[in-house]
Amino acid sequence: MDRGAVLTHILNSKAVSTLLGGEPPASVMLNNKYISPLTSEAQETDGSVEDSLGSVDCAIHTSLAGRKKTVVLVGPEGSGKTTVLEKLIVDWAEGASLQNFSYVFYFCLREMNFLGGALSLETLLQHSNCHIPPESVPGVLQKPDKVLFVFDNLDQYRHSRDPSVHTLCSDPSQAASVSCLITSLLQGSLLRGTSFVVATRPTTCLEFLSGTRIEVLGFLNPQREAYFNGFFTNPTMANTALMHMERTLGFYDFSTSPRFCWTVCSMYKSLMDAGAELPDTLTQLYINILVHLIQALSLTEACNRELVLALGRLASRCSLDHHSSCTKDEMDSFGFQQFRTSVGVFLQGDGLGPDTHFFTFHSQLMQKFIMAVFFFLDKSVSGGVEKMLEKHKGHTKFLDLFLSGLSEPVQHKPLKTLIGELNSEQIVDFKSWLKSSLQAALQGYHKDAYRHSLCLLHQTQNESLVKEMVTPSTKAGICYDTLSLQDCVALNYVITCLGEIERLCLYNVRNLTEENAEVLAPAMSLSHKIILSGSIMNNGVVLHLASALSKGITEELDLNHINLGDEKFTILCTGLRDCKQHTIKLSACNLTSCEALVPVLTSETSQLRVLDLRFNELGDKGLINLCKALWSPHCKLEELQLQHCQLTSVSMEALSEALCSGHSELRKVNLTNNMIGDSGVEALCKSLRHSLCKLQSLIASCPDLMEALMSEHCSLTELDLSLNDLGQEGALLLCQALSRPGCPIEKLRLVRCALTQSVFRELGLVLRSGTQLKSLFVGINTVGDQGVKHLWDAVAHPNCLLEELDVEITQMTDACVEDLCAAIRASKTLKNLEMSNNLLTDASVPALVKVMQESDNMQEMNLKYNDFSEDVFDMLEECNKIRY
Ligand SMILES: Nc1ncnc2c1ncn2[C@@H]1O[C@H](COP(=O)(O)OP(=O)(O)OP(=O)(O)O)[C@@H](O)[C@H]1O
Repeated sequence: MDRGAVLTHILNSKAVSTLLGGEPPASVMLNNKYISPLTSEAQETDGSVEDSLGSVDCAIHTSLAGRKKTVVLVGPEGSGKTTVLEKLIVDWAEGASLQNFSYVFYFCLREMNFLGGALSLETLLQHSNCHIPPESVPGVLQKPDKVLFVFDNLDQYRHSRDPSVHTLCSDPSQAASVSCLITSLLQGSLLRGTSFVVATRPTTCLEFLSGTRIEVLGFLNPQREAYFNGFFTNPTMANTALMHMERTLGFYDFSTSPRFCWTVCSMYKSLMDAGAELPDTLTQLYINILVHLIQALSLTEACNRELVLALGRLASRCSLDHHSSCTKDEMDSFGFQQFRTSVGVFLQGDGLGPDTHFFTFHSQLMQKFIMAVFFFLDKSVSGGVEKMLEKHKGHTKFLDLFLSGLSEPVQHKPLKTLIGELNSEQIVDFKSWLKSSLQAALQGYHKDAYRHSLCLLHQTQNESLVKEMVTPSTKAGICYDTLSLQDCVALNYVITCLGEIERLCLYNVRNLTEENAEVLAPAMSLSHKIILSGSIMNNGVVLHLASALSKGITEELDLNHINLGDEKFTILCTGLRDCKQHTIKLSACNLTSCEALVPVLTSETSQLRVLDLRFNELGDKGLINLCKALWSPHCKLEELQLQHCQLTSVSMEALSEALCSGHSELRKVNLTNNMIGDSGVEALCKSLRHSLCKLQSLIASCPDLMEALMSEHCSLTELDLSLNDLGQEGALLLCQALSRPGCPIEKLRLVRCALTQSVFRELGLVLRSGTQLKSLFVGINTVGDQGVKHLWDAVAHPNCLLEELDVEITQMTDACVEDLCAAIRASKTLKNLEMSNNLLTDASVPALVKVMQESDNMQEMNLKYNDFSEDVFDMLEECNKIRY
């Protein structure tokens, strides 16, 4: 076996580079441009899975050294399969690897489609691998374990490999069809013990092939960087090109394809050499490519147009019949006769030279792009864009993106000068379709449609269209649970066009990468409110967020339920100084220290007014730190949510002192579910009595607070003591405090406080006494009609200012309805009554409907979950102020 002959055969290949087809593997290797593509995992097809991230080359070597004799390389078009295979053979021939094999045979199965008749394996080997001397073939075949067969392009092999349709052969000298020989080899009946490497696109069914499966991922960012550095001799150019590609195209899946990288590098180089602008979108890239290819053919404008039309017919046919190729006869019918010598730049042939039988596009993307151009070019296309997209359903990925880009005159201008005017009617038709589908998607709730519409807008690069379509009524901040880089680019583009946005909703994003955050940073800066709750963030993401916040207009930031921890929180705080946030929600963020917040709150320009720190294990140390900020004249904090923060009386002392310092602007503090105990309460009560304390709303589960209400300095307007067993004594004490002349409480919640009828009687007296109470919530206290009657009587009293009353689940029956109606009629202030979950029946309905209809004040009465039958639904329906 002559390894030298193999080397010469491969490395002296006459194949030439084309912009869309790529650089022949031999040239890649000879020019030292080979970079091993990546594989994400190696999987055993028999079910057991083995993870491995690394180079495809290593994965093949490892597999061939192991037990399995067959390796199946699966990767999309242009992912580098052929190049890997040829490199493998060259390395073997040079003695660098796979030395356990004495013979390696390469077959391009696409080229074997038309190898007709019957022939033996021996003849096949001589026919296809002419570097083997005929006399050595029998010797080769006697040592199957020393032989490696390399089968490329399995997806393009048109004959059956189903063992049941062939009579498998076992004798290398026996003549059979080529498909039978290939099947017999792969099935192990012929040359048992031989090894195989088979390459295919994922489109092929691998049913009859077992072995180690290696997914070819292609190039990720580091390989792309290496590739660009190898392609451009000038490092500055390489860097410019790479950065540009990563920002404008690197977010598409197909950017991992080495062939795509080759096309981009070649195109970019040509544009850079000519001093031209690099493309901003995928559509612009393909316009550049098409212009470049057509210009190189030097045809007339009419011929250019005819060629594109012929390509368009071919592209449509390939897409419609779910084939990627067309026969020579079909090609003629599409109008390719005069372009036989020119089509090579767009198409690849199945077979060689004049024997070519099938043609297929080098690149699926180019096929889609040509279809889009064809739509705007061909006057015979009828039925409009909707019909066309419907016709190609399932194969339209990227088609509408290209159509969007091409529909813009600024973008299609370079093409127009080469192939003539596009069909203006089709453009108008497309634009109207685009607007209506954008409108539907942007106002709808379908996340994928929403995202796609942003991508369509991105392709148009039309700022005024963005402003027209994305209005405040469209949900410009629709939520994302997963976020591709492509989504980020489109979203950022749209928000940048808008100049600013009310809400950017990014909650529960599981894959918020540093790269995504970097792309989205400008959009974040332009958002008044950013919701990131529940998303997963690493330090890098937080850094970009902090930087965006420090430069931007964000006033409200929702980071609830993000596992920030103190480290990331410290990074975030660097961006919060001197910025405009007035509300920051940090509930359940795994924070234990508030140290980093102090400089934020005390910064001269701090605007922070509302801080939600619920469900963080701050402990006393955390709150004591925070209290330091409250002493600062710059701290503008007005509301502090501190539920479930593991606070004890120790920090209450500090809080109380800060509240009385005269500097604190705090108006509202929620301390429920802490362990502040009696001494903590005492400390707080002290501050409530203090004349410098500005607190208006204190929510805590501590009945003793009522004592503080007796102080003439107390300025609390809101009090929530729900879910506390106040006891008769506590509740009566409270009523006493409420009746104090000048008591400022306007809103009182005593839901589920085990209140008794006597407490209701006292509350009735309080309401009649001329108190400020406007809202009273006393639901879930089972006092029955007799208890609630005290409230109805009070509501009817002219001193009572109550506007809102909640008596849900108090066991009211029909017996109370007369008093209730009288109260509504007499009250000049009552607007809302919450009476759900009581025992009212149909008998009460006529009176309730009547009183609600007649009342000018009443806005809503909730009667849900009472004992009504369907018979009264019509009657209830008559009054739209009643909910039932
Ligand atoms: N490892 C590599 N290093 C550098 N360039 C590569 C590499 N692999 C592929 N390329 C470039 O990408 C082009 C396409 O690669 P190749 O033909 O190997 O892909 P493929 O997966 O076999 O494609 P298809 O599925 O269309 O047959 C090559 O012509 C070359 O320009």
